[in-house]
Amino acid sequence: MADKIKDAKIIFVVGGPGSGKGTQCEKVVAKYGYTHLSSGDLLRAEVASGSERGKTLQAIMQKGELVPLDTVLDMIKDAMIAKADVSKGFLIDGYPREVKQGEEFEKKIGAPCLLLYIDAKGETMVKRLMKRGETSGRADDNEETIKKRLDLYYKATEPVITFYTSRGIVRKIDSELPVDEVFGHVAKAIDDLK
Ligand SMILES: Nc1ncnc2c1ncn2[C@H]1C[C@H](O)[C@@H](COP(=O)(O)OP(=O)(O)OP(=O)(O)O)O1
Ligand SMILES: Nc1ncnc2c1ncn2[C@H]1C[C@H](O)[C@@H](COP(=O)(O)O)O1
Ligand SMILES: [Mg+2]
Repeated sequence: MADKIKDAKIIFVVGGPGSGKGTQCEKVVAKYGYTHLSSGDLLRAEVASGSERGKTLQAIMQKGELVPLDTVLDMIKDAMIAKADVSKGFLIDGYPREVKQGEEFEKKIGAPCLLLYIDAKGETMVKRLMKRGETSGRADDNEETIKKRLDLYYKATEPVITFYTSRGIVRKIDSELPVDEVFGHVAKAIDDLK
């Protein structure tokens, strides 16, 4: 595994629910051709498959809680292996959600060269998610679950930013700006890697 992805860049994309991670990842894919792997999307695909495991996952996600580390890490690892021969970069969106996830990822897969910290105010994230919920079909885009996801983000995921800041790989991106302006800063952070 380590061998197969040795030339690929690994970028963690971390930020609160609705901060704009997925939106920015799509634009990175369009400009740089990197592989976008969203842990939430992988989990939702498992739910959509109708499997027994998917049913268990859905119950957890509907409550705004985190699914077990091994489940999500195995999914990401399998998806990375599937793309290892062709991918020049991986955007790992929505992972790590807690410091332990980052540590386990590094043990089993490799080290990130950059963490894009997509930062928006709590009230902005709630507004965006409520709006997205009008059309997304996501079971967790409702007022009650959004509050739980936000609380969990501040409690469990913000320490991830502190952890990687000490490593010097965090770029904080102001996601209060219009999408294209946010992307300008994201692109600068990626270009600075070269
Ligand atoms: N800079 C922006 N300005 C205005 N709206 C934005 C901006 N970025 C994203 N949005 C919109 C698009 C979506 O409807 C919504 C949430 O964005 P999205 O990229 O899906 O967030 P996310 O991937 O961080 O959320 P989640 O963690 O729930 O998956 O906000
Ligand atoms: N990295 C993750 N660890 C545990 N649980 C996760 C992870 N990524 C997504 N999930 C679960 C819990 C989240 O509330 C939902 C939706 O994720 P999102 O990144 O908002 O699409 O999935
Ligand atoms: Mg997303």
